[in-house]
Amino acid sequence: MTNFSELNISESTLRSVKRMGFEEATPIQEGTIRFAIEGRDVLGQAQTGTGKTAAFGIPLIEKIDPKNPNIQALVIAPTRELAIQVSEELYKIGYDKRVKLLSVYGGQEIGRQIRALKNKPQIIVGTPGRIIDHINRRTLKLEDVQTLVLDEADEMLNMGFIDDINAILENVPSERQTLLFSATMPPAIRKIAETFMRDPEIVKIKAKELTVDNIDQYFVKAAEREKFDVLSRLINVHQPELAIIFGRTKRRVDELAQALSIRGYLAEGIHGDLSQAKRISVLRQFKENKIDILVATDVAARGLDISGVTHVYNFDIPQDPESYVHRIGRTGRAGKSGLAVTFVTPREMGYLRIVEETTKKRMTPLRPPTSDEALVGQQRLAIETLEGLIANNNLGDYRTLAAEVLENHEALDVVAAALRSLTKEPDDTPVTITEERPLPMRRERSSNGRGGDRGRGGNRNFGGRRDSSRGGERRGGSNRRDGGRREGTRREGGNGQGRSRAPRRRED
Ligand SMILES: Nc1ncnc2c1ncn2[C@@H]1O[C@H](COP(=O)(O)OP(=O)(O)OP(=O)(O)O)[C@@H](O)[C@H]1O
Ligand SMILES: [Mg+2]
Repeated sequence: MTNFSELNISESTLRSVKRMGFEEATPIQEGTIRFAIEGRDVLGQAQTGTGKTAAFGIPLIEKIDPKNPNIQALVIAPTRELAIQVSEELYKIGYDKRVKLLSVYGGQEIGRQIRALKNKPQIIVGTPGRIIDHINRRTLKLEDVQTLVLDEADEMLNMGFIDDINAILENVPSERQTLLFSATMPPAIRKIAETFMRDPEIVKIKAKELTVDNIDQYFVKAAEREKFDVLSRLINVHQPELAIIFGRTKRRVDELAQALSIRGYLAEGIHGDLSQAKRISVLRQFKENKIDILVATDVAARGLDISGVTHVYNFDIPQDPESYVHRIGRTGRAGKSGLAVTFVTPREMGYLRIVEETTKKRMTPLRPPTSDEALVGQQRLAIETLEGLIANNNLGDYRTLAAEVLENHEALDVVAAALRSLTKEPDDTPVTITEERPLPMRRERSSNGRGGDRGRGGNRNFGGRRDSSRGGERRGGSNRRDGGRREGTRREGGNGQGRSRAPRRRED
């Protein structure tokens, strides 16, 4: 471990980093900050939750000239929430240097952004669509940009975003430093990435697996119609502090969030069809623990850093292995542990194997809990609640009331009744979860079962589905380049009706 003071960082940034509670640099920070401070282009790859934001954020802030009022750095992120989060982290890193920054993203009133741009921010963090919108309106001048960052670089350079990135680059000087970061970098995308950079330093933090070690990874084989009951039982057994449940389509997310609420869980959904105000408020409630379960499309898969997420459930197996890596990476961050469960229908087992091949990590099969086991989980929770109250030693008048009750009843009965009233018993209220068609049948590639061919080869993107679905998405997006109206869409399925290949679109 390296101390930040050994990395040639200015006093003001060192103070900020200290205030953020960072004591030592993480491996990706140690591996990239030096090169980036020297002005080199860097392609950084390291597991989820290992501090890539500060790995590009620190050198980026270091390079800003406080006396230059122009935009000197541009950071592009694939989703609005991530753009907001990255700008918050950069704000903290640049706090002592008084760096001015602004985030621009779709769904926020453009007039407000235009006014804010007049205040001369030195760093812009944004989503591609809205950045292009401002370029077209001539409200964003990028000719002084010296550093360009693509966070989630592989996502930004895939079929769904590459035209947007090219359009932005036409407005950024070619004499610039380029920093690209992600936890995943499929070979085809890496080739594209290298064309964006000059003599890049490629820093890949070696790890046996693509996923983080401290996330326990399980899968549950279940028929489509059984999945919801299995999910609720698992939640009862696991009792997650904060959980994210990923669904394949927006309809799926809406139905799951509603079904969970009906069954008494504090759950809300987030996806690209919601207003930006709603998206932000749902995320805030989740961060403040006002809701326990966030149900999401892949809009929440990349980059979001929410502390305390203990469990991730893939209610639908993701469409590509990279998505799996990022989804489960919402837990097990910054050295914490986490647990991930992926639901897979019998027909989708081939997909599971491809995920395992890519991550180089096997998932452990999990038997669906019985309803009795789920009940036991809830009863244990009731005991914990009771014991927590006793430990708090703040029972006041309740002790007098207890003495009254105990005059007429056995202590054992009283405690049993208290536990029963605290236990959330299995709830069978009917809910509607529309069945999704499984992903197209995919044969497992290994001939000798699970232990077989774990090597490379084959089409990692599931027979080109990613490309074909992105093709459709590009046609939809590029025609509207100048309108800035690509509101609320991301590469996520629509309502999913009767489709297994939901088109995936990205948002601005
Ligand atoms: N040197 C450090 N010491 C302690 N905590 C750190 C350090 N660097 C970053 N962190 C914290 O670790 C968490 C994860 O960081 P970050 O979001 O940058 O991860 P990431 O690598 O970008 O993950 P992802 O691939 O999911 O985007 C954040 O809460 C961040 O504040
Ligand atoms: Mg990140």
